[in-house]
Amino acid sequence: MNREKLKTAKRIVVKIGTSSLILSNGQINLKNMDDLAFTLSSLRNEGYEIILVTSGAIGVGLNVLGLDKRPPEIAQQQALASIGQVELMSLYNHIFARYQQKVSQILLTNDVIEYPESRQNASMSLQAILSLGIIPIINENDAVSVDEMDHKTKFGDNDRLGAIVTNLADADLLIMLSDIDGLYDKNPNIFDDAKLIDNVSEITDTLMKVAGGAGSRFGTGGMTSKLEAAKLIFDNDKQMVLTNGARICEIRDIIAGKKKGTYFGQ
Ligand SMILES: Nc1ncnc2c1ncn2[C@@H]1O[C@H](COP(=O)(O)OP(=O)(O)O)[C@@H](O)[C@H]1O
Ligand SMILES: N[C@@H](CCC(=O)OP(=O)(O)O)C(=O)O
Repeated sequence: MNREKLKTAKRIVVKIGTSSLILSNGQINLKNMDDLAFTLSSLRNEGYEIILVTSGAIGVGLNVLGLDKRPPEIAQQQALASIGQVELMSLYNHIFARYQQKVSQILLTNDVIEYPESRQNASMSLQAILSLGIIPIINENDAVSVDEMDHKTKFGDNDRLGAIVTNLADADLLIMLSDIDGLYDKNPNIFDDAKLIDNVSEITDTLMKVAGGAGSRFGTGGMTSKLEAAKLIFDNDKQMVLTNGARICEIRDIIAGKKKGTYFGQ
């Protein structure tokens, strides 16, 4: 278990959660989006291959329509995601353009990943986009994905999607940006004396018990879904760092092997 392997990462997936994209007042977190575009574009210029997995379609949809909470009906949530995804990509397109970085969009559903032919096709498409020097921006196709018994096309959450994309792209590292500095030994929302965990080499049942739900009203999975994603990372011999989306420039320290956030690796 050491961070030395981080220094060799060349293909990097960065996952950003809704809590880092939407402020608590429902407005867009332009600072984080701009820091993200600057950091990822400059890394791209230096020769890293970067893939961005973004949440925020529903959060931005709420912002566009001036609503303050998710509607309970699935069709309404899907409509919001459909509206928000366009605005989210428009924002990314403009902000990345400031740094002369071109972006593309991929919207995935779980069935694409499960069927070998469509999985292979998605992987080749991703490879072609990367070889053009473009940063692909990936989200779930929320407007159409469903969670039916015999037709499960939802991923569940974007933490899982981040891990799936890391494997699909055979990337060297997943950097997960949230609204917290990393994994704590207790839910920091409840315990003031919670301590940041530096390294995790295995996802044990004891560890799963320290993970609680989402901290913001816009986030979905909370820490539990991040640890589930970490399991997928370990199953495929990949590595992951969970860190704070409010300090995106620290991505540079992370790939230099410095002690930032929580490292999941062996
Ligand atoms: N053990 C823990 N360590 C860190 N955060 C935790 C823990 N248990 C619960 N959380 C909560 O998980 C939140 C991050 O998940 P979430 O709100 O879904 O963010 P995102 O939108 O980035 O996916 C944190 O803000 C924190 O409140
Ligand atoms: N695909 C959804 C995000 C789902 C999700 O997992 O959100 P988050 O917990 O903020 O990463 C959206 O774009 O709104």
